Amino acid sequence: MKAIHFGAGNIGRGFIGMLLDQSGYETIFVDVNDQVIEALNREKSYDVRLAGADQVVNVKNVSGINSKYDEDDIIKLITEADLITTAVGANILPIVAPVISKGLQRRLETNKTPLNIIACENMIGGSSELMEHVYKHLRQGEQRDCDRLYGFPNAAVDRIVPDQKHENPLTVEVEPFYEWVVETKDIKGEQPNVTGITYVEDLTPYIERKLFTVNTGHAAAAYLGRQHGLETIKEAMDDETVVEKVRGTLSETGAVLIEKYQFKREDHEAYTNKIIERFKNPSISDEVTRVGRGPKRKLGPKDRLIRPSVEYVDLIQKEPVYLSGVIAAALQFNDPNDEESRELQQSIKDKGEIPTLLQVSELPENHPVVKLVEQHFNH
Ligand SMILES: NC(=O)c1ccc[n+]([C@@H]2O[C@H](COP(=O)([O-])OP(=O)(O)OC[C@H]3O[C@@H](n4cnc5c(N)ncnc54)[C@H](O)[C@@H]3O)[C@@H](O)[C@H]2O)c1
Ligand SMILES: O=P(O)(O)OC[C@@H](O)[C@@H](O)[C@H](O)[C@H](O)CO
Repeated sequence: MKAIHFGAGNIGRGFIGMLLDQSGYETIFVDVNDQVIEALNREKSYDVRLAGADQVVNVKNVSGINSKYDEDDIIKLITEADLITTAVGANILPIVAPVISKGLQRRLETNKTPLNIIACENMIGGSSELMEHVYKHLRQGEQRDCDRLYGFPNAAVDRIVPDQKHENPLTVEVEPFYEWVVETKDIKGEQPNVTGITYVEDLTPYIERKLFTVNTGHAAAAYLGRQHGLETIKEAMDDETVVEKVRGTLSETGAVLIEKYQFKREDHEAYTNKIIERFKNPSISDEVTRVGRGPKRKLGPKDRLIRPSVEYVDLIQKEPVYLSGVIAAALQFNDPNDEESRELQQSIKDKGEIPTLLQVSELPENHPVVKLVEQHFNH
């Protein structure tokens, strides 16, 4: 069985690639990183270290294609693949879409076997969004044929993999915990037989619970940590003021999730506590700049800060005091190495915090969340 995985980065190698190998797939990584692709083709294997568990998993049956130079090879591979996955980042999905559409066009002519394409990104509806980008490059008749044969099931993936450097550029250290949940309704043909995937009929509660607990909590630790001059998530979680605010933030998202999905309060509290312990893992050093990366995306209307804040106002009918504090801190996130952070800071310089917030969050000017964020700045 052949799997093509777009994005041989932290989660690609440290999570998806590892499970694909354990499930018997030969994995061909597609990336734009010359060093990683050359190393994959030279070594044909790499190590995944489980942080704090003194365990190393050797991942075999891997190779790489550089999408900067070898588009034809990717198109040909798509005609033969049994599964396609991505972990490139939400903003890169429109960039990988054209080659996927060319591959599917070619496959329609030669191979009538169904195929599933799973985007493993931190976003709601990642695979559906990838499908929209892919379909923009297809004619109507081709789209109908693709509808019959190719599925874009949505997914939620959870495993903390920090940025890191090792002597071997392929080695990756990951936390031992992982969760990969895939929605069944859009699968075409047989369910991909991947060890570690949990299949569910409705992904919504799973992706929202993950994004609005793990990622909201992570973003809170990163932005508030940065505000306090701290460099890692561990340092932020050692600071009692930050932890109190992270917990407060998760009590607000938790209230929304419990209200929407009728999770048992004790179960959700246990889930939240486990996540806070994961953030405190002393074997992992995760920089606030990685976790806070892409602040414009993270301040987007469907993402981890704005969506639960708006729902807190609508469903709980109280003020999301903690979430709005994190939104204010996100607006202050200044990392000169992060393109979105530079754009955000430039916009704030040009027109101010609140007009910038209105633009990225798509909130109306008179929304209670905007008023609360404004109060943080006034104080
Ligand atoms: N790291 C984590 O803890 C984690 C956990 C769960 C989900 N995720 C999600 O997984 C995705 C990837 O995150 P990551 O941490 O692995 O990032 P990363 O930067 O380590 O990996 C992304 C990879 O995509 C590659 N890439 C960029 N443009 C490309 C293109 N046009 N074609 C092919 N490859 C391209 C990059 O070179 C890089 O190797 C993101 O959506 C992230 O939110 C990350
Ligand atoms: O990848 P992002 O930028 O959406 O979010 C940063 C981190 O919160 C994220 O990568 C987590 O480590 C991951 O989602 C844990 O499962």
